[in-house]
Amino acid sequence: MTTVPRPRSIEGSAALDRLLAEPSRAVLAFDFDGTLAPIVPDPRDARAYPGATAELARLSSLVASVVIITGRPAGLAVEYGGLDSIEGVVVLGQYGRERWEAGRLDAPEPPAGVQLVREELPGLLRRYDAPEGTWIEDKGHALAVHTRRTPDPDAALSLLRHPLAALAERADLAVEPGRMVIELRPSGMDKGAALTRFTTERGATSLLFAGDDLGDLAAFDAVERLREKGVAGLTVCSGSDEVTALAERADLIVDGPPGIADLLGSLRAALESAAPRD
Ligand SMILES: O=P(O)(O)OC[C@H]1O[C@H](O[C@H]2O[C@H](CO)[C@@H](O)[C@H](O)[C@H]2O)[C@H](O)[C@@H](O)[C@@H]1O
Repeated sequence: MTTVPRPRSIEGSAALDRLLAEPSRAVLAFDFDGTLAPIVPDPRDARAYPGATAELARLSSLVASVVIITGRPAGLAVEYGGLDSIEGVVVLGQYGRERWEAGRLDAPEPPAGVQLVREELPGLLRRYDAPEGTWIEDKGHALAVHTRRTPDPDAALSLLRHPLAALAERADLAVEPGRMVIELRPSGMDKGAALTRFTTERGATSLLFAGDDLGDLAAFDAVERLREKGVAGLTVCSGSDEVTALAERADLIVDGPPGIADLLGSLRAALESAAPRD
């Protein structure tokens, strides 16, 4: 049987102990792309790593709550991850603006600036001679400009960074940089606020959050603040060569989505072996 890997920090280690000792009050929170799902060239092809959803489903019956907090529209994450097979799972989409639960989706109307960006973005990309392969993802509440499929994704991001920031400012939207992507999205909500609200709502005494990208740093911040309020928090980095900022801060680093799937399996095995038998 695989043992649960030991976090490198005292706080992370204490949080893992609390989680294993009192799972009925533990929240397990995960980002989707790059954490549960491997990064792929076309965002429409992203799917959960084999076995990850099944492990989450088993974990869901052993802990207080499993929640997915993603920049994706919640419905799309549910579809790509097969998340509707997980009893009781909650999906907070669009950085927490949307909430999907038991097949029901709640979301406020997108602000007017989203439509302005929708209208102006194609012209902006033409004016700046965005390279072949630059792709606009319209998420309804936000628009993302992807460069992963261009010949030089970093150069394409550098070319577009300032014009996109200027457009975001005119539209009164926030700029969210990510892995070979810049998103223009409504401000006022981030993964940290979403995680704090959910953890408080569930009355959790311990919390694990796993992510891979810059947008997940707000959730890492939230875990640290929740610790001050007595919630034992464990941050996990789904490691990659593309983003190093999370690895510098995480209590535990695993090797991308395959490492996350292994972690889920080891947590599940530890909790099952500790659970009272009928
Ligand atoms: O919060 P997340 O669940 O991590 O979502 C963040 C963004 O992920 C997606 O883009 C990323 O994954 C794609 C598929 O692997 C990849 O092609 C792209 O380069 C990555 O940036 C998604 O398309 C965005 O809408 C999400 O906000």
